[in-house]
Amino acid sequence: MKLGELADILPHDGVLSDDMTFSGVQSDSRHVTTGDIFFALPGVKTDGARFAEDAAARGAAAVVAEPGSIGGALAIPVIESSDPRRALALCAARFHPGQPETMVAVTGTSGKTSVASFARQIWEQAGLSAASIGTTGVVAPNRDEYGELTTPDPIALHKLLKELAEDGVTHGAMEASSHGLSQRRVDGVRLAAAGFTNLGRDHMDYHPTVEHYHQSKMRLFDTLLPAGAPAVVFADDEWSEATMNAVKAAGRELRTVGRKGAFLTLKRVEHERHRQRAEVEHRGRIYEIGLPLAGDFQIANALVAAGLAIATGLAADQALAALEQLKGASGRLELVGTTAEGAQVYVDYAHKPDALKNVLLAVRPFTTGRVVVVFGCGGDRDRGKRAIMGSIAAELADIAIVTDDNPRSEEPATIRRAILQAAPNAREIGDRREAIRSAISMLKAGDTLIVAGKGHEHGQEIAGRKHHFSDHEEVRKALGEQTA
Ligand SMILES: CC(=O)N[C@H]1[C@@H](OP(=O)(O)OP(=O)(O)OC[C@H]2O[C@@H](n3ccc(=O)[nH]c3=O)[C@H](O)[C@@H]2O)O[C@H](CO)[C@@H](O)[C@@H]1O[C@H](C)C(=O)N[C@@H](C)C(=O)N[C@H](CCC(=O)O)C(=O)O
Ligand SMILES: Nc1ncnc2c1ncn2[C@@H]1O[C@H](COP(=O)(O)OP(=O)(O)OP(=O)(O)O)[C@@H](O)[C@H]1O
Ligand SMILES: N[C@H](CCC[C@H](N)C(=O)O)C(=O)O
Ligand SMILES: [Mg+2]
Repeated sequence: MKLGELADILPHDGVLSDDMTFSGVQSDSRHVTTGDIFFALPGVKTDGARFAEDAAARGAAAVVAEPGSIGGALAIPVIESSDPRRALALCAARFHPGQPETMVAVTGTSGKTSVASFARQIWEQAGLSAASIGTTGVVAPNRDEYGELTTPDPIALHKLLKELAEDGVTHGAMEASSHGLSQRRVDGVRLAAAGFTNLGRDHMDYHPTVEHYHQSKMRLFDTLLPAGAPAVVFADDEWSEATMNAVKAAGRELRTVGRKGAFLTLKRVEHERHRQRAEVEHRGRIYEIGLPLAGDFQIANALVAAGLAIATGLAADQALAALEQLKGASGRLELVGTTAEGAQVYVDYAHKPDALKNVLLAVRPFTTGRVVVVFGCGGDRDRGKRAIMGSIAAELADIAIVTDDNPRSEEPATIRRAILQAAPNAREIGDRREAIRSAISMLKAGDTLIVAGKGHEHGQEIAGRKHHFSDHEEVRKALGEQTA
C-alpha cells in the first residue's frame, strides 16, 4: 500500500513521497518485517519509541510516532501523529480491508460477553451468518477460538474481521472493553450500532476515577459510532442517565431498554428455577418471553442484545422469539451440576464487586436453603476491590469461602487477607480445588453454591506460571466423588 492511500490518516505535508510503499503495519518491533510501517506506541510498561531503531534494523520502511518522541537520528523517516494508536487502528483496517456488513459493539462493566454471545445467537436463529468476539474468544460458523484479550489489538482484529467477511459472515457483535476503547483498538471498526449495559467499579488500577472510566467507555458512542447510528442503552443502571446524555449530546439515535426503557420496555418478570418469564413491550405490542436462563441480569443482557439486533434491522418478532432459545455464555451463572440432595452448583465469572453482588442476589429468590460462595480476587489487578468483594460476600452469602483466583505475581495469602478483613466470618481455603470440594461437601437440599471469579477460564496463574485449572471440571469431580 502506498503512503498516498493513507494520507488522510498519516498527513505528511508532502515531505515524503506519496509513492512510498509499505508491506504491512506493526506495533511490536520484534514482529517487524521488511517494508512495514512501525507504530511507536507509548505503553503502560514501556514506550514503543524506544524500539524505533530496532524496527528500522529489522527493515521497517517508516515509523509513526508522537511528535518529539524519537530522540536522535533514525535511518528511516518518522511520520508524526498526535494519536499513533488511532492511526494504527485506521491503517490496520485499510491494510486488512473487509468487515462483516453489520458490526455492533457493546460496552459496560458487566454483561458484554453475554450480550455479544446473545446477539450472535439471535442473528443465527434468524438464519444469518453471525460471529461474536470477546473474552471467551471468537465464535462464528465453523469457528470457536479462544483469544487472550477481550478486545483484540487492532492488527489482530482487522485480520480477523477480514477473514470473517471472506467466510460470508454478515453480522458481528464484539465486546469493547474500556482498555480496548481507550487504547483505540476499535477505532477502525465500521459500526452499525453500539450498546451499553452498566457501569460499576472496575479497573481502578487503570483509570484514575470512575468518571474517567465512564468517559473512556463513552468514546464508543461519541467518537466511534457514526452520527445518526443507534445506541442501545440499558436504562435501569445508576450510570444509564449519564450515558443517555452522552449519546444525545453526540447526536446518536438513543434506544433505551429495560424497565425504564422506551424501545424495549420490561413490564413484568417472573422467576422460575432455571428460567424466567418476561413481558416486554415494543412499539405498542406486548411480547411474552420465556428466557431459559437464571438471573435478573440476564434479562438486561437479553434486552440489550435484542435491542441491537432490532436497531440494525431484524424484525422485532424474530429477535424476541429468539430469546426463548438463548444459551448462556460459558461460565456466566452456568448450572454445572446438582448434588444428590438437590443443591445446585453454578460457575460464574463474577470477579468484580457489582457482578458478585448481582449474582448472589440473583440466586436468592430460588434458594430455599443457604447461598454458599467460593471466590477470591486476581493478583496484579485493582487491590481496592478486594475488601469491597469481601463485604458483599459477608452480607449476601450465608457461607463464604475465600480462596485463590489468579494470584499472578502476588503472594496469594496477602490477597486473601485483604478480602477476609472485610469478611471476618468467612472461611479461608487457599487451594481452589480444596475450597470447591469442601463447599460441595457441606451442601444440603435447597442450598445454592456459586463458584465465582473464573467462569470459562482454563488456567490458574500462580507465581507467574499458568497451570491447567477449570472450575467446571473441579465441580464435576467433587460432585462425582460425593455420589461415588
Ligand atoms: C495494560 C494493557 O492494556 N496493555 C496492552 C497494551 O500494551 P502496551 O502498549 O501498554 O505495551 P507495553 O508493553 O507498554 O509496550 C509499549 C509498546 O512497545 C512495543 N514494544 C515493546 C517491546 C519491544 O521489544 N518492542 C516493542 O515494539 C509494544 O509492542 C507496545 O506497542 O497494548 C497491547 C497491544 O494492543 C496489549 O496486548 C496489552 O494488553 C496486555 C497484554 C493486557 O493484559 N491487557 C489487559 C489488561 C486488557 O487489555 N484487558 C481488557 C479487558 C479487561 C476487562 O474488561 O476485564 C481486554 O480488552 O482484554
Ligand atoms: N447485566 C449485568 N449486570 C450485572 N452483572 C452482570 C451482568 N451480566 C453479567 N453479570 C455478571 O458479570 C459476570 C461476567 O459477565 P459477562 O462475562 O457477560 O460480562 P463482561 O462485561 O464481558 O465481563 P468481563 O469484562 O470480565 O469480560 C457474570 O458472570 C455475572 O456474574
Ligand atoms: N480480563 C480480566 C479477567 C479477570 C479474571 C479473574 N479471574 C482474575 O484473574 O482477576 C482481567 O484480566 O483483569
Ligand atoms: Mg467479557
